[in-house]
Amino acid sequence: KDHWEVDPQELTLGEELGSGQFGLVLEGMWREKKVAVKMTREECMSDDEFKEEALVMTKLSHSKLVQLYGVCTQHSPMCLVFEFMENGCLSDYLRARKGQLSQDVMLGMCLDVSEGMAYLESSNFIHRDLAARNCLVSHDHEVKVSDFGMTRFVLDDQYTSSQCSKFPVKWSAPEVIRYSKFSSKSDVWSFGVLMWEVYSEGRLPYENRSNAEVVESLNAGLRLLKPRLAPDAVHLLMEWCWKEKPEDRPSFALLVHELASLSNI
Ligand SMILES: Cn1cc(-c2ccnc(-n3ncc4cc(C(C)(C)C)cc(F)c4c3=O)c2CO)cc(Nc2ccncn2)c1=O
Repeated sequence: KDHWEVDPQELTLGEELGSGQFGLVLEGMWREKKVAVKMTREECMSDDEFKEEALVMTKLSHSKLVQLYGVCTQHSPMCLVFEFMENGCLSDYLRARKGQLSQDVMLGMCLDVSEGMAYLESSNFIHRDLAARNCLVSHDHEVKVSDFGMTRFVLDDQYTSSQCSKFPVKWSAPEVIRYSKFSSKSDVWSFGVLMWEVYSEGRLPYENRSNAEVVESLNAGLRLLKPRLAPDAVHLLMEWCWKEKPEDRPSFALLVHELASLSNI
């Protein structure tokens, strides 16, 4: 048996944490650790390719990535056993704490995500859907990146093609919208929007504008405005992430350096 295989007998399942993109996510216990267990629904995810991909994901390990502990693939529905992040997704966390987050905490959240993303960048692993909703918060404001690379297993093409309603246009780089050209530099664009979300306390980017209107304004060179709480130096980093040409954007390694130097001021 592969050592990433979790024995279902060792799993205790509890309350529902939410019905994720692929199916049910339950709280649970595994080897005295609190875990989040994702039961994959057959019709939402292609099984086979997912198995070896899940094994790739078990090899990605970093303190700022939500850790996959193991998989149960010997029966259906397959389940993925993750480290448990008790404060749920970052977007809900920001909205619930409007007006209560200090400058240090907001900067620390951006730094946490940039560190996790710099690790994925160094592993040549593209997230494809980086946003505050796909980051999770553990105890005391620690933020980790979640569900990296999982978009490739979504069978719902409403989600995967940029012309459709569920595609995350507001977080997508121009080359992704136009040509589905994903790269770590398109993840950097999304990271710029995530920084905007953090300093906007979880507000929706381009609030009441449609995806089509957002595409038009981006093509006209318009960008999200500086959130009231964002220092100029952080807004400059956001705008750097939103350069039209991918090669003009910073790497995550450089963003970590810039954000770390801001947090030491
Ligand atoms: C690990 N983990 C996962 C979740 C959790 C629960 C429900 N749906 C999800 N989500 N959320 C988003 C999501 C997104 C995708 C894309 C392919 C990128 C679109 C693919 C997914 F598979 C998920 C998923 O499963 C998660 C995120 O994977 C919640 C936790 N914790 C808490 C704690 C308190 N309240 C709520 N959740 C937790 O610790």
